[in-house]
Amino acid sequence: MLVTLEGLDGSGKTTVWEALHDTYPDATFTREPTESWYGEAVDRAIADDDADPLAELFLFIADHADHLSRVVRPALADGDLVISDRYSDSRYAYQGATLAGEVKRPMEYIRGVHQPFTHPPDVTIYLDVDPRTAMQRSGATNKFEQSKYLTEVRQNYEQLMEWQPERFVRVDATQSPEGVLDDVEDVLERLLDAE
Ligand SMILES: Nc1ncnc2c1ncn2[C@@H]1O[C@H](COP(=O)(O)OP(=O)(O)O)[C@@H](O)[C@H]1O
Ligand SMILES: Cc1cn([C@H]2C[C@H](O)[C@@H](COP(=O)(O)OP(=O)(O)O)O2)c(=O)[nH]c1=O
Repeated sequence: MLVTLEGLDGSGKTTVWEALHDTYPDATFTREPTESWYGEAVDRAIADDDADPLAELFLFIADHADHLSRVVRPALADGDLVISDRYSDSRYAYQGATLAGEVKRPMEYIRGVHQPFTHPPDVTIYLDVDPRTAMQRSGATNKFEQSKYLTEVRQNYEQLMEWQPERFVRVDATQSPEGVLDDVEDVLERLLDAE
């Protein structure tokens, strides 16, 4: 089963993802951007305020393609529980915002590029936090962590949840870290029991 964690920068994804290592020691833990050379190229784009948004999208997608073939598909083929800190929805929400005005219907466009080759998550846990809190927590260290931009990203996540309500579980990420982790663990326990 493929479970992804999504949300704004500072929503607490990495904190939860790290804590889940203890709960599910046999799971495959992974993340996007990855640590491959494709991921390093992505990191360069993130650090470049003048990166072309379309070129940046395709770097993220290249990293995703490599991630799928090298990590996600083999782990799923072995029957593993795979838990990814960010995945394709980050592209739909974030690049959906950077490409507004560059291409028509950017979220539909980006989903269309993924559709022929991606492996969609079975469940996506959305850590819901307002952009202000997200920015306070993340320290607004990169170009994506700006209030107006994160507001658009959040709207895009809301749109994705409207399109596919069955895939998403929303968790209130303004709670304490312990409260957030309890909710996420409850979700995972129910899912794995139902398998
Ligand atoms: N529920 C929470 N309440 C308050 N602070 C949190 C919470 N979860 C995480 N943090 C803190 O916020 C910062 C960003 O958390 P992190 O897990 O890295 O978020 P993300 O991976 O979503 O960017 C870290 O300093 C972390 O300790
Ligand atoms: C995976 C991914 C990340 N991003 C952005 C979100 C983050 O601002 C940045 C780096 O991701 P990440 O390292 O997960 O940041 P954080 O832990 O702060 O959430 O890249 C995209 O814009 N598109 C994507 O597809």
